[in-house]
Amino acid sequence: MSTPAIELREATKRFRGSSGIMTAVQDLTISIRPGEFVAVVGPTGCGKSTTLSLVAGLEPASSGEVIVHGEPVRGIPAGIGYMFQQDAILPWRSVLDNVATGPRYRGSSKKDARQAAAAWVDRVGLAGFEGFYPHQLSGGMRKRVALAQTLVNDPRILLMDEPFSALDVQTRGLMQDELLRLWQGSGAAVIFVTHDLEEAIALADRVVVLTAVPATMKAEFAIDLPRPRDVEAIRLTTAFLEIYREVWQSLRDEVARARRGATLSGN
Ligand SMILES: Nc1ncnc2c1ncn2[C@@H]1O[C@H](COP(=O)(O)OP(=O)(O)OP(=O)(O)O)[C@@H](O)[C@H]1O
Repeated sequence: MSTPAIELREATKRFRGSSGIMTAVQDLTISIRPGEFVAVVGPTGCGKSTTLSLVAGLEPASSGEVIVHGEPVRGIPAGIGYMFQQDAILPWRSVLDNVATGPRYRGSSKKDARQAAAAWVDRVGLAGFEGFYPHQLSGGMRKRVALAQTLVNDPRILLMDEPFSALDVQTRGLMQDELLRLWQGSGAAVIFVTHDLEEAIALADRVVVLTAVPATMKAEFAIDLPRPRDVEAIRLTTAFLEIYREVWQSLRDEVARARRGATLSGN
């Protein structure tokens, strides 16, 4: 068996806040294979982003282990790409230069960086827009730039935190298809955090349901839908609806629990 791309072993994360210590993630154990696409769902504020921060080395675990490619995480591991809800594209740089930033930072010559960037700009469907600036782009086009910016670094692991949630439904569907097309065959392991259960099922090989805070594993579901997938079409299939019903049953209780918690704490 190959080394997992990502492993959390009873990982726990506590934060010190104004009202004492709170546990965001508790004894979370999960293992993700290279090339596997895992979607993580859970109620609002349950600790999904914190889980990504542990894997990304942005936050150290309070206890337990976080292992990436067989090595305990200390600082940001090599070969990780991120995409967040808010993209990190620089307003003063053109599309091409935004995408070339990563390779430049990693030591490529200007010429090589721009060449790699041009190939990715083309691959995400933005050929002809290389010289445009972010304010001249639509929300969907900005997401395409952010995707190119992430993928140009050839990440072995992709951490995605609600990357498409700010987009309108139609554009979101297009971006989901685009992501699958670009990820397919890349060998990258993906953790995709979302509030949208349909999105999770349409994209992933496995859906992990987290409990209300503190996040721990509630259940996991293998998504045996065929690939390549057309996310719009797959949502209408009977197999999809059956999986949806099953996963929603598990998630629903946690959403209700989180709501009760929020009401009790006055949030
Ligand atoms: N740096 C921090 N310091 C203190 N508390 C934090 C910190 N980061 C997160 N938390 C707390 O940990 C809990 C989990 O937060 P987290 O952002 O991981 O949840 P989430 O599931 O990603 O939320 P959402 O669904 O709203 O995006 C929250 O109660 C949050 O306030």
